[in-house]
Amino acid sequence: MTVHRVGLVVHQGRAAARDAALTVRAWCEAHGLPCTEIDVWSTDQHRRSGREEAHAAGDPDLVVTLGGDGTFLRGARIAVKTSASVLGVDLGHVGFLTEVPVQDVTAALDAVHTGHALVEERMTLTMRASRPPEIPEELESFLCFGHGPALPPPPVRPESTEGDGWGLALDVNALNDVVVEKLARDHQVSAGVYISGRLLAAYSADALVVATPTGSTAYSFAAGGPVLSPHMDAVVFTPIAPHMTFNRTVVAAPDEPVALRILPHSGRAAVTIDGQLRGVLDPGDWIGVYRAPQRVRLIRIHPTDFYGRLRDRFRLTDAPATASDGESAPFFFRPDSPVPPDLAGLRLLPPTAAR
Ligand SMILES: NC(=O)c1ccc[n+]([C@@H]2O[C@H](COP(=O)([O-])OP(=O)(O)OC[C@H]3O[C@@H](n4cnc5c(N)ncnc54)[C@H](O)[C@@H]3O)[C@@H](O)[C@H]2O)c1
Ligand SMILES: Nc1ncnc2c1ncn2[C@@H]1O[C@H](COP(=O)(O)OP(=O)(O)OP(=O)(O)O)[C@@H](O)[C@H]1O
Repeated sequence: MTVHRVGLVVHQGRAAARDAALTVRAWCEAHGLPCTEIDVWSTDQHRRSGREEAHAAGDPDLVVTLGGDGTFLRGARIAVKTSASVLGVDLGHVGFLTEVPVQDVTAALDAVHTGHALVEERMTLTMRASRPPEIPEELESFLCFGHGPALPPPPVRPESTEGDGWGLALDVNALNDVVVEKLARDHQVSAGVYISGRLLAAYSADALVVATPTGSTAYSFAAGGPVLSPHMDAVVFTPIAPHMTFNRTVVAAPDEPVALRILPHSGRAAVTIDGQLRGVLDPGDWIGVYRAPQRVRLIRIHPTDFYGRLRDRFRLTDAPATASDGESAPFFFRPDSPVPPDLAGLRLLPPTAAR
């Protein structure tokens, strides 16, 4: 890919991220590329939607994030609006989404610039809602815990028409998940959950998560949901602490939408998108969550070793019995010799792929 303008999203609370920003700026200067820092927390005006943020930064075609997964999600929210690619530099605690170690940042930028980087596309979710989402003013004060004011509710897409019963199409993309969670401590969310327009069940729960395969390792995973390969498309529905016997995840096909309709006796519910509060639902309101046409383009300098990363970042441990049986399982299980024709279409990592 050719880069014309770089956007920088920096975790300003972290010295190593601020230092890495100087490195990226110096690299851009050396290559004659404009580099705009995107202050996603800017409070001198209202916080901007992803599209506004991208335009204000001159529509960069590469967004570099310097921080953890939260910083990466903030960069992805902006990049997806203009089909820019995202290079996530790992300066966080878990760093599941950020694959480039900080010492490789210049090499990664070189790889992008010379067309040697790989671009991996990840599925995102978008939404429709029964009414334009709003965040009541009184909720703002709870959100200002160092981060600054909340993002605005997702705007309604201009082409969306009201009154046909299908709700309003929102201009929003979730890389991880759309979560409907209880707002009042003492009142669960009660919602009818519909997949492809059919009632799966009415749930009473702390929260209901609709996740992408990328998001399957985030909140959905913490609630016992399965790990999905980020290379696939699917819509993952996981309830959090449902007060009922059926508490399993349902993995729907990518063209099967999941709708959540808040029932009359439910408590109010917050809608969070990739961890950010973006609206509040009252009884009678509904949202539909479905695969978006837009994808997040992730820059990779090596083919993603998702399962190696899962083992590494989640500190997966081997069964104790296998450890006492002598030789432990090798990290790689593939021969060095050429791939036979019948295996040629399979995703097989090089023998010593980086994590
Ligand atoms: N109980 C939970 O685990 C829980 C609760 C609320 C939100 N979340 C997740 O947090 C996400 C927002 O992340 P954040 O960093 O802004 O908030 P955060 O700082 O609260 O992060 C939650 C944790 O999830 C990790 N994470 C984020 N996306 C991930 C992914 N795709 N795969 C694996 N781990 C991931 C982060 O590194 C962090 O350790 C939301 O999309 C939601 O999925 C998790
Ligand atoms: N730009 C910023 N300036 C100052 N503080 C920030 C900034 N971004 C995040 N923080 C603070 O850093 C803490 C962690 O934020 P966040 O979870 O978003 O980071 P992250 O990028 O996900 O990294 P980590 O993986 O370490 O959590 C929060 O307390 C947040 O208020």
